[in-house]
Amino acid sequence: MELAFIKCHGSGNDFALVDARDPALAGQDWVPVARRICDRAGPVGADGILLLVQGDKTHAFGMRVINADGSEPETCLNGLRCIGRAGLEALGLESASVKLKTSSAGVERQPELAPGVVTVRTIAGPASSDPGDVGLRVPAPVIDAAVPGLPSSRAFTALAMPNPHLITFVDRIDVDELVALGSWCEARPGLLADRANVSFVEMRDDGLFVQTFERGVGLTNACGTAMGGATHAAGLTGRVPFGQAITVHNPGGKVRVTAEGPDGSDRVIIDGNATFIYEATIEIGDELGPLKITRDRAAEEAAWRLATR
Ligand SMILES: N[C@@H](CCC[C@H](N)C(=O)O)C(=O)O
Repeated sequence: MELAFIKCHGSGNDFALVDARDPALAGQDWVPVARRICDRAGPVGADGILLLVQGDKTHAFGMRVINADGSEPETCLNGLRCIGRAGLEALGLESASVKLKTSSAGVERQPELAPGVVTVRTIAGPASSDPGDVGLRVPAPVIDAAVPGLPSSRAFTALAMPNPHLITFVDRIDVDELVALGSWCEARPGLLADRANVSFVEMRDDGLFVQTFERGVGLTNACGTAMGGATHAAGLTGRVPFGQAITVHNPGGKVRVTAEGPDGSDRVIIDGNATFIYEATIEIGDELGPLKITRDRAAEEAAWRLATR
């Protein structure tokens, strides 16, 4: 079968986006496709695949995301900017409510953050510290505290966005330490009902710098739910006031984030790029066929690179 897709990214968190409103494949049949497409040794390579799917009475469209390892998370906020752009463009809308696996989110077109950088706002949440929501088997919410049973003495904040996150503020990010802890979570320890995304966060003069080891993916350029979660955690711990828009840097670029806090139903609002790199088709059988680029969007990628220099 020939699959048409858009290679895209939000802050360097990259995806193959498929318009699956008229599904070519049934639900779980996407899993092996995602694994093959995401394989960095293959012709595409990505952190995940994004499926633009039909909405319902209250949602203009929906999003499914499948991680590189074939697991299907609750959401993906960098991916939602890309799906938001694709869905809004397809339907000729400026804003929409989007159906996610277990929740809803809003998407809105925004003025370009920099020349040529297509920009989308996502409005998502609520962020929850309830251990049951996070899938953390501890008796009480963990906010800036050590997690009993975790092989780290650092103080974490555990949040559901609604996907599970462990977030710690550090003086300086040690990538090896992040990878070791993220890998420990990937091994499905009893402490975690469904693994977790792990983020190390540095406070910066103009906001935060967040680096994430993603569940089902590994070390990423950026993770939108982690950047939203880190800003919410900064609010919960008094590091940044709730309701204030801040810049959140990541290895792949930056976004603007507002964690609304309890007065705004614990929503997080993120403005960032939704960059289309190219459009292509590929034959998907047991092996992937050659990649055929049908539309090059190099100018968008160049605009993004210029904006993040
Ligand atoms: N990159 C994402 C999160 C994708 C899902 C994550 N790997 C998980 O399994 O929870 C984002 O931008 O939020």
